Amino acid sequence: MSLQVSFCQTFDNCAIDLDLNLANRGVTAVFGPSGVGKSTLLRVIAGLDEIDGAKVRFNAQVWQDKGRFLPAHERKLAMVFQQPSLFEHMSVEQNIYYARRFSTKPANSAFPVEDFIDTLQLRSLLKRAPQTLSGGEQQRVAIVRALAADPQLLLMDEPLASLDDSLKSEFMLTFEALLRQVPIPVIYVTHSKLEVARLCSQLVLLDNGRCIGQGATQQVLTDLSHPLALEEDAKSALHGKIIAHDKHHHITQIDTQAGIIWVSLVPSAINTTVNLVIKAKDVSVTLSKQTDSSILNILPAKIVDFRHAGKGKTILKIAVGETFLLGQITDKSFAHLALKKEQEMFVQVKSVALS
Ligand SMILES: Nc1ncnc2c1ncn2[C@@H]1O[C@H](COP(=O)(O)OP(=O)(O)OP(=O)(O)O)[C@@H](O)[C@H]1O
Repeated sequence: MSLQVSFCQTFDNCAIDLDLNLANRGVTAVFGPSGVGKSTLLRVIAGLDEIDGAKVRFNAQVWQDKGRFLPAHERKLAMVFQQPSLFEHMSVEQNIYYARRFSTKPANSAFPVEDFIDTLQLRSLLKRAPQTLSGGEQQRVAIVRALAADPQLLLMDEPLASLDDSLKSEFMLTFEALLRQVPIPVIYVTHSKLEVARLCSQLVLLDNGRCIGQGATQQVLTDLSHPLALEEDAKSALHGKIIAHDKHHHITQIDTQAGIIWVSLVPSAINTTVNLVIKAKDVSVTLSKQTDSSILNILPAKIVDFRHAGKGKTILKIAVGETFLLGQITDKSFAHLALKKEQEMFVQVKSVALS
């Protein structure tokens, strides 16, 4: 049971040739540079583009194949775009419940729209007109409105792209909580590695109209055969649970697959699950465990693989606990420490982002 999509489309300036089998649960990122075919893929899935020969199947339903083409409104999916485009003549509440009228499920169905309203902190805004809301608030309404129609599949095309960076980081924790609540698969198009690492459990990498990598996010992000891992802003992701707050020192302790990690104070309760993002350039290595370092996160580890990425930089794939992290060090340090595959050492994680 999954979402299967295959199509070939040639435009003047590019050819897109995709054959994908996407997970039918969790959030799947579709990531790649501009013009690789991400939005075209969403449009084919949504039934907004009818491309000859395309095949789209969602679980047992055939949405497009051999002369059959189910129009968009019969596909039981919802889309969230970069721009919220709410109905201006309706209140926030009317916008949300307008979509609910098209739902085939009863008002008290398992799809928890009222919970989504609370999670995205919209309750106090329900009577407001959309044009009186900030961009971030409008986008939160657009997301709940999409979910209120009880879709079986949610497509999101760069939903955070129109928000400025401070709004985005403020929104990320609540958005992450919402995506955990959503009981349907989400396909999430983005240019942002941070959003991929924070929000998405699966990752499809597109380049030049083709799929060049697919799998669990952390596995793809730390695969040194993909260009992503060798880029200047390479990142890895860690899943964890908050186990303690040290409010005096303004830090939070998180139990992750890599071990216990300290991060700046997170405004969430103990036992909340969170995704951490670790930049490769914030991860360094040391052959012996430092006891006089200012770095709080020092964990036993082993080098699994490495690549010289150019400009004097080496990227290390490092096994830590039950997972992998990327580390970026200079070629000079790599030679000086005589690092090699299978070498046991310690990773030092200087800083961890939650947003
Ligand atoms: N209707 C069309 N006519 C001609 N070319 C098109 C059409 N639709 C898409 N393209 C081309 O197909 C390619 C893929 O477009 P698409 O919008 O899917 O890319 P994208 O990965 O979503 O890009 P971005 O991240 O910039 O939104 C682009 O080169 C685009 O110019």
